[in-house]
Amino acid sequence: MVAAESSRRGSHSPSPEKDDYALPADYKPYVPVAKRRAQLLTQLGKHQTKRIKTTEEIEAEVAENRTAEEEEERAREKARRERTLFQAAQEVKEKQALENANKTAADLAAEQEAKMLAEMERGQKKLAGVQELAQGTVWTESLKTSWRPPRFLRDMSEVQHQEVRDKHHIIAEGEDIPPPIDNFTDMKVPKPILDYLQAKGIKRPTPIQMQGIPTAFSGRDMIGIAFTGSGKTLAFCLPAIMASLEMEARVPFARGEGPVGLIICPSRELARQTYEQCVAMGQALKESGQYPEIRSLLCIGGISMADQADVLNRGVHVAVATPGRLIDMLDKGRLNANNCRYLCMDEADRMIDMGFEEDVRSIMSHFKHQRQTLLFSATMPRKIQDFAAQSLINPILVNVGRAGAANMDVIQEVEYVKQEAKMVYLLECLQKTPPPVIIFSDSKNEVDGEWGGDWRPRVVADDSDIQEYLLLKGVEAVAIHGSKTQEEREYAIRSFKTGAKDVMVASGVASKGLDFNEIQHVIVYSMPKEIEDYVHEIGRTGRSGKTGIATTFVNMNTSEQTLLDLKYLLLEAKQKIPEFLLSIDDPRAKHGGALKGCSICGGLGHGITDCPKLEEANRRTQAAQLKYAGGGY
Ligand SMILES: Nc1ncnc2c1ncn2[C@@H]1O[C@H](COP(=O)(O)OP(=O)(O)OP(=O)(O)O)[C@@H](O)[C@H]1O
Repeated sequence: MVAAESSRRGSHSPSPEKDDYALPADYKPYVPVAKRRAQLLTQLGKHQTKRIKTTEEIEAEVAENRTAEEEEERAREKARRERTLFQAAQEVKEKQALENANKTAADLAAEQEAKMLAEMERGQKKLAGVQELAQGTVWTESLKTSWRPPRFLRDMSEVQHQEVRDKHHIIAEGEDIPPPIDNFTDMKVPKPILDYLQAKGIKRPTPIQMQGIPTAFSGRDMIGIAFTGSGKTLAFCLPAIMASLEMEARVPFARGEGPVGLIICPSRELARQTYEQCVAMGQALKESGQYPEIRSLLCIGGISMADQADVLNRGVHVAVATPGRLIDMLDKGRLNANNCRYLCMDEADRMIDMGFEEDVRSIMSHFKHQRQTLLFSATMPRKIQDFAAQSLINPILVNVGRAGAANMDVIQEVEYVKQEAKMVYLLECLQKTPPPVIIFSDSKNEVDGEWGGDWRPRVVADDSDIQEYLLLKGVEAVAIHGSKTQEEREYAIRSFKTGAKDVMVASGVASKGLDFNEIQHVIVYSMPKEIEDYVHEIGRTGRSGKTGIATTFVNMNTSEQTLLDLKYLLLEAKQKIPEFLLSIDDPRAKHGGALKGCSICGGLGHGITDCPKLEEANRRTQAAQLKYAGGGY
């Protein structure tokens, strides 16, 4: 300390040998105390304005910075995602466009059809009684019957049964299909009925009977499809009689009991014809003296039930009915379905067709027990087949030929006849074959009111005109159409059937399923819009294996779509195609479209997107909606 003091002091003392006024290198000027204090205060003041932040403030600042960063990141992510979604949508679109470009128009149409069908099916209720639907009653087992095929048939292999089916062009689908039987004796049909059939010229079963009767006798639900005039009526009437016989043998029927079998038909005329067949078989059993009496009842509008009081009083075995009258009788308790176990619908597609399902459900609501359900028709579009199959129990589908195909025994001649020339040409046409001849005129709209039993359509000018013209020309003609009374219609059918009258003018719907003897010629005076109706109309000839002719008039009034349906039907039946039909272009054929038939109406010339039947149904629905929307003024 002393040394340092002396050296510092020494360095500040001027030296005479060196420059007395030069400052040393480490010279620091002297700052007076007051100034030093002021400087210190100034410095301290600066520190005071730059205050130290608290921990909370620092955390808040950090958090704020983080939120801002996250916000930024989120925005960046959103933009990224949006872009990806957009890109994905774009990619899907591009992929779809590429796929569509590879698809044919037919593929696209098929896709659209599938979508439309799925849409239609959504919410469609099963065919079952209201209570069954509400309670969710589901039958899983077919009805049990005592009938068995003969031992030798049971011992045969499935391959052998299939050979028989193939030989007769029978297609049977389902589980445990009973064997086809090619004679009535092996079906164990009672002798008096065999004799009755023989007397009618019915010696061997037709293909639909070979497979259909054993199926029905076994208690199985079935859908039977076979061309017009192929003997479907016997295939469902005989099982109804046999089921009744079995029940009657156990406990005889008394007043208020029955029916066992219920057959529903879409028109009064068809119901009467079917009823007559049941009565004839019941009569044959009764007359033999070996079997109990089987009583049938006809339940149609326009007839008095008092006439059948005897049957009602002694118990009914088989009731043949139109829906309207049947619902009425069931609702009023004049008939009950308590013992009913066999339900058949003839021309079933028409019954299940758009708009009529509710009537069928309403009938089914009266059943107390499980039933066996059978549906028959010559035309049964796929949509109706599928829907019906869902409602049946383990059903068997028996098909003879394509559903909706024309009877191959009918020679179809299609002629272009101008509207104004039709009447005159009709006379000429009548000369083609000897009578009886049936003439159909398209009066579809006029017979709209037919369903529901009490058929009171509006006046059909066309039919009346034709009949009047023929009468004027000396032709013995009768007519059945809506402006005629029930008696007039019955008289017309009777006199035509017995041969007292040569020509019958009819509306298409009224004549569905009617079986007239020996009709060699059907004239389709105006082509119906729906090809199914045409198939039924020309099917009044060429029945039970005989050949017949159908002449059809078409002209500018016939829609191109109908003409296309007709063209393909003729092609399928290997008929001659007139030049004007050949020249009609089929837009689908251009695109290589497969002809599988419209699912709604079975027509081969269009798909469901342009189905005339669907159009008509939609038109009706809209009209009904407008009516209700109008409110009851
Ligand atoms: N096995 C048979 N052999 C000969 N004729 C038969 C046979 N079965 C029925 N028939 C007769 O064939 C004709 C047509 O029968 P049916 O009326 O049952 O035909 P369908 O198939 O119901 O026709 P549609 O579809 O037009 O109603 C009737 O006259 C009937 O008597």
